[in-house]
Parts: sequence; structure tokens; C-alpha cells
Amino acid sequence: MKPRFVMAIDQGTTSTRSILFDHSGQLVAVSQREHHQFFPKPGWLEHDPAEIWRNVEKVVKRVLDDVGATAADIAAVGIANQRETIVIWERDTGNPVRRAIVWQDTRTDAMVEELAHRPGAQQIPQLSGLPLSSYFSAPKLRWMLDETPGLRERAERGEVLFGTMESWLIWNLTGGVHVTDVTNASRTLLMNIRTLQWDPHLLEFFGVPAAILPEIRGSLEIYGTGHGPLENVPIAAALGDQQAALFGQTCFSAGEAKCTYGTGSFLLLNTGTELVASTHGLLTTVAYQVAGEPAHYALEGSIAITGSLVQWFRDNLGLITSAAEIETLARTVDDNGGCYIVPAFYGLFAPHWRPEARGVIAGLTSYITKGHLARAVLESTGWQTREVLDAMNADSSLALRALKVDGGMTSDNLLMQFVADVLDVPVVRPMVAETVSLGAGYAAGLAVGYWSDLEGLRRNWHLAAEWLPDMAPERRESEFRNWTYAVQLTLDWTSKVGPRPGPSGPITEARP
Ligand SMILES: Nc1ncnc2c1ncn2[C@@H]1O[C@H](COP(=O)(O)OP(=O)(O)O)[C@@H](O)[C@H]1O
Ligand SMILES: O=P(O)(O)OC[C@H](O)CO
Repeated sequence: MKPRFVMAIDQGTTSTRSILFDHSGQLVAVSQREHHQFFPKPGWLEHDPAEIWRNVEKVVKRVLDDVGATAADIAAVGIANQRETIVIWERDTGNPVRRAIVWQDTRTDAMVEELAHRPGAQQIPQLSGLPLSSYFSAPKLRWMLDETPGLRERAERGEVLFGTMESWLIWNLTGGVHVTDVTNASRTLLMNIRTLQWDPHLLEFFGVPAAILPEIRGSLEIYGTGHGPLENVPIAAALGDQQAALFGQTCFSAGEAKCTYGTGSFLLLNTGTELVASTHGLLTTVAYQVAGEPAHYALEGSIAITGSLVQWFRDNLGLITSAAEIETLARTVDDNGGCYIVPAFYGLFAPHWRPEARGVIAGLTSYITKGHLARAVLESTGWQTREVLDAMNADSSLALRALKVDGGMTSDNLLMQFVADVLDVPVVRPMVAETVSLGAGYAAGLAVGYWSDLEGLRRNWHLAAEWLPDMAPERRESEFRNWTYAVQLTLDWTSKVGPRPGPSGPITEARP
């Protein structure tokens, strides 16, 4: 009997999910668990890798139980994961040596500032496709090796192993295979974006011993097989979660793009097998690689604060009680009243990469009501997307015909219409909203022949909602100019006034 399902494991920043999909790409069952967010100091964010692995075991078992399935029903498992977050564990025991440092953690900002002045720093973007930033894995790894007594020596002796989250999960799922997939490796600042191998110059620059690193493998290939409830099931794919969403949205060809609107937002444009080096503040990243074939690349615009600004509006200002209420409040007024909010809570990511920026509410007058503020909150997500798309258009000649969207913020019609208006392209949302998991499932299913080709998967993409551009060009451009002035106000804030006491780090809900 043929297996009925593929399983996706989506290990995200706040929770871990296991989802079963059938052959038509329909979601059959889901199980989810949140994990603790540890904030040991302002700007720091850590996860417990052992807790995350236990959660994986629980959600895998639960989702199988829910539909009465066994390992024999599962064709393959695919992993999608929060990217850049680092884990170090002992080779002998498999125990993590300390908590994971999460992608949003800004503890290495000062280290990065210092490294930026060292010889060799100029070559980093050209080698890795990434700007030097505390967002990526290498500064976090350097920090862990420097600040954990004896760890660097143990790393050099090969006693401990490094991995991003998919690497940690593959190690545990397979019982000891130490690999990473190429999309996750492309987020570390340690991989050469052209050779797709660890780069000796980058390892030396960040002081990382090669003995600690996993082998870089394709995104669609069998890394090993599972045990326990997944006995003998191929662990057949891994993708960073944003690349998984690109895959799940079936953006397989050059010129196709998606944006995932969640806590932060991530716009990825598939550029095909051609690598496009950004000169406008975007990341060059690997979109996916079928084992043994050339990699497909993407240009990425990572935006740090979008949905989390809505959370701030709800939790810190208390002007709404649920995220969904922001649309109702924004609809009480016709426009933003001249008000712009730039949410540079802990610097700005793409296309600015300015860690010293801090947020502003600009254009404030006695006329402004909470309705105008609600609009400005939502509009900031639209304008930040526009900045990223302008950078993409400057870097690449691939003209976007439509933007595929997913994520929690896409239930906001006012926001999605605004995005279509300010980008001047149609915005479309698919029926299956779980694009991250779907992408991991598709990749694993393709790797084992559960699905035969990409065209078949494209036919599974069905339109759920569409927003067409409907804003006068003069208004669009004059408002964008205003936004740009507001952004200028944020850029040098901490260089001029110094750092503020108190948190300048991630906004993430702390409950398990
Ligand atoms: N109707 C809405 N309007 C605007 N923002 C929303 C709405 N619903 C949810 N959000 C925001 O979306 C985010 C949650 O989306 P989700 O895709 O679950 O995020 P993540 O995967 O990053 O945790 C939250 O930050 C929340 O504030
Ligand atoms: O887990 P998410 O959805 O917050 O995604 C995190 C990104 O992978 C960070 O680069």
C-alpha cells in the first residue's frame, strides 16, 4: 500500500508544528506546541533546544494519532525552520551545551560594529551574499565560542557540533547525522554563496573551527531515516522557513515572488539559477537545491518589524485588544492624517541595515486620533514592502507580475489593499495558508517520488483572495516621499543620543 501522506515539521520562532498533507496538497491534520522564550538580558533572546526537540517528538506523535496513522502512512518528512538561530551540542551525548541564540537576539551588535573595521570585512557581502549583521549566525557562534568557558578548545577537538535548527532536528530525528541544508547554510555568513561550501576566509574572519561544522547538503535529498513513530521514514528535505514558503507558494521560476507577513516580513524573489548580487541592501540567498542539480537563488528583503508593531500597539499602547481589531480602528478614518510610524525598534533591516536606527512617529499634530495611528501602523508594513520591492527592481530586471502573500497579517483586508496600492502590483493569497509547512512537505514528497514534478504542484495552488492596485500614482509617490523623510529621522538615532536603558531587542510573546 502506498503511503497516504507527507509530514512537515515547521520549527518556528514561537512554536513547533507538525502537519500532514495529502497528495492534492490539502492539509489533513496539524499539531502545534509553543516553547519558552528566554530573555536573560535586554536585547537577548534564547530557546532551549532540548525543549524544542521534545516538542517535535510530541507534535509528530500527536498528529499521527489524530488521524490513526503510523510510520507506514508517511512517505517522507520535510523540515522548515526558523533560520540563523544557532545550537551547539555534544557529539557524544547529544546534549546542547547551552541555550540556542535566536535570530532576533542583538547581543552581538557591538561585536559586529568592531568586526566591521577589521581587514577582510569588505569582502563579506561578496563572498556570502549577506551584509555583516548580528541577524546572521556567525557572530552568534563566535560569541558562544568566546563566552562559554572551554568551548572553543572543545570545538577545535571536534567534541562539540554546531548547527542551525534544521541541523539539530536532523541529528535527533536520524540518530546522529550531522548535516545542514544549503538554504540554512546560506544564512550563516560562513558559506560561500557561489561554491555553496564553507568558505575558509569567512571561517577565519569569524574564528570558527571547521571541525564544528555540519556537511552542507541539498534541500531535497534523503539525509537519513527516522525512528520511534517515524521508524524508517525518510527525512527527505530541509529548507529555511522563508524559502519553504517560497516553495509552498510554488514560486519555482525566476521572477516569481512571495511575501510572508508575520511578526516580521520576508519578501523573496526567485532569480533562477543566476545569482544576483544586490547593491541595494537585499540578501542573496539560496532558494532551494535539488541534490546534484544547480541551486536556485533568491533575492530577499527581510523586514524586522511588521506584525510585532501591531502587537506593540495592542500590548504597550492598549488601543486595541486583539490584532484583528486594528483594521476596524483604522477604518474609522479615511487616511493617516499625515502621520507615519517607522518601527525601527532595534534598528532597520532591509534595505537599510542600520542597527543604530530607532523608531519615530512623524507628522504628529493635535488632529491625530487613535484611528490615524492604527492606519500608520498598518501602512508602515506596506511602505517597508515598497522599499524592498524598489530595491529588487533596482537590482534585477525581473518585473513582478503579482505578489503571492501568506502569514497572519494577510487576514487584514485594509493592509493587503494598501500593499497592492503602494506596490502597484496585484496581491494574491492561496487557499492553503500554511505555505511554510506545505513547502517542506512538497520538497520531501518530491525527493521520494510521492510527487513527480513541479508542474503538478503548481496545479494545487488555488486562489483564495486577490487585491488589485487602486491608488492614484501622484498620491502613491507623494506619500512614499513622506515615508522616506520619516525613515531619515530614524537612521542615526543612537549614534546621536546614545543607547537607551531598557530592552532594545525582540518583541516576542514570552509565554510557552
Ligand atoms: N488582522 C490583523 N491585522 C494586522 N496584523 C495582524 C492581524 N492578525 C494577526 N496580525 C499580526 O500577525 C502576526 C502573527 O502572524 P503569524 O503569521 O502567525 O506570525 P509568526 O509566524 O511570525 O509568528 C502577529 O504579529 C499579529 O500582530
Ligand atoms: O520563525 P519565523 O516565522 O518567525 O521566521 C523567522 C525567520 O526564518 C528569520 O529569518
